[in-house]
Amino acid sequence: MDQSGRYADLSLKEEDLIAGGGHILVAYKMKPKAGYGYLEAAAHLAAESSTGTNVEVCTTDDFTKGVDALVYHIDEATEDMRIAYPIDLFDRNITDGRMMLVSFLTLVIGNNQGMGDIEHAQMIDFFMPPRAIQLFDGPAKDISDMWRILGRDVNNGGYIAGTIIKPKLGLRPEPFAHAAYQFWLGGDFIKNDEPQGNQVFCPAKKVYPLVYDAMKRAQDETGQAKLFSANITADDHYEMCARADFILEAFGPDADKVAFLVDGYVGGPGMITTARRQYPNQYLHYHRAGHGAITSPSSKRGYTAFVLAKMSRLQGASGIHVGTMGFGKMEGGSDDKIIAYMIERDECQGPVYYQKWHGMKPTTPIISGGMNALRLPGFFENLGHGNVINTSGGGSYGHIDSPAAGAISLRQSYECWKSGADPIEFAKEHKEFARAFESFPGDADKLFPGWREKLGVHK
Ligand SMILES: O=C(COP(=O)(O)O)[C@H](O)[C@H](O)COP(=O)(O)O
Ligand SMILES: [Mg+2]
Repeated sequence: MDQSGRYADLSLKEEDLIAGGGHILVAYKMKPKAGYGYLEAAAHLAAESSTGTNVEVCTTDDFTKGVDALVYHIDEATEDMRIAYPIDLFDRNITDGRMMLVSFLTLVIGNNQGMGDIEHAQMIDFFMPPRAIQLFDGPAKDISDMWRILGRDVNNGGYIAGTIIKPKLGLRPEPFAHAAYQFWLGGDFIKNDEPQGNQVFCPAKKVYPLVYDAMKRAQDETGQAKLFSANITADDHYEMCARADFILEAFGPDADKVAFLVDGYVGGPGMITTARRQYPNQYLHYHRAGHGAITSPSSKRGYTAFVLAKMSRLQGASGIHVGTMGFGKMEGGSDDKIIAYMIERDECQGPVYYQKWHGMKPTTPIISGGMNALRLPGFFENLGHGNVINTSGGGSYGHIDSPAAGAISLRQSYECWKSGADPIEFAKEHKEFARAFESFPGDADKLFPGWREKLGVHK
């Protein structure tokens, strides 16, 4: 059945839809299965994603038609399809009238992912009108809270040098806390690796008091504040809260230095929102492990890493991993800087839509995955700034001198880039940075050919 008479209106203008403020707009790359007309398939997708199904139903009335999603733009050659969803289609909380991300996902990227007449449909951007920005939680805490704790300028506090406890799993409580202590002697921020939580060989109730003890000793020794991002991910929200409450109690007067890490892609929006609402005083760290199943550049379905990050700001993530933009070990390219800009700025041009955030707090880009002091200068140059949290696991614990030296090498790398210095010249004056060349010789050969002669290393 061709539903384009009802679920498509190609005369609608995007600027009018944006000015009207009554619609959420979603841009997809869509291809129908062979034998289906483009507009017909697009209209069916809009029907399935809003009020309709594959046939007319006798229960539809005139009101229903007012909340139909409408295809307003198609370009078969580029596979571009854009749909306007009336804001009233989306579910609101009964407790406080707010919008919820689950409802957004269920409609705009729900059933339409398995339709028989659609070859693929991938969400590449979306636009939220001001009313929707008002109705989503947004972050409670942001990077300025971290900078304040670290005693830095709260508007431009710079690079936060972080790590991930490595090995990923397999440390018992004492060596775990020792690994944390060693890094904190040089760095600012430590996160649990995403699967670390409450393994039988490293129970939460045993390890967190030891980690806090390590934090206190590192703070005493360095005279600086230290930050820890603790993984509270759990299937059951009560379990998640039990972990969070225990951790806050364990860190006592330093609980403000604790962030909560939630595996938000595998755990889902409910887990993020529970953390956001139950613990608005803690920085909420969104780890996105698993997202590659749908956001990989090789995928033609689901949504992109850009869309994931943009949604995380609506939900209230204080920070989210955004990859390394081609400079680390995970998939990604230099163009991914648009992901960082969209989540940290108050307005920004995305791949399709210009989004204004109307003062919603920013979400920090968290840079992670195969990074080290040698790869960072190129990364900062591409991004254009260093106001990020970076967690380098291998880059710290893989430094040949010590995790503290690894941490210092990261900070020196930022200072090198910020001052515009030549990395080789800078290395001559900065020992930990210089030793990063010897620690990661494969990267050094690739990024700084001739470094051995210039730094006088003959191994
Ligand atoms: O443990 C790490 C990185 O460890 P290392 O620094 O040792 O590589 C992170 O979980 C992933 O890289 C996340 O990836 P992303 O940030 O792309 O989501
Ligand atoms: Mg990890």
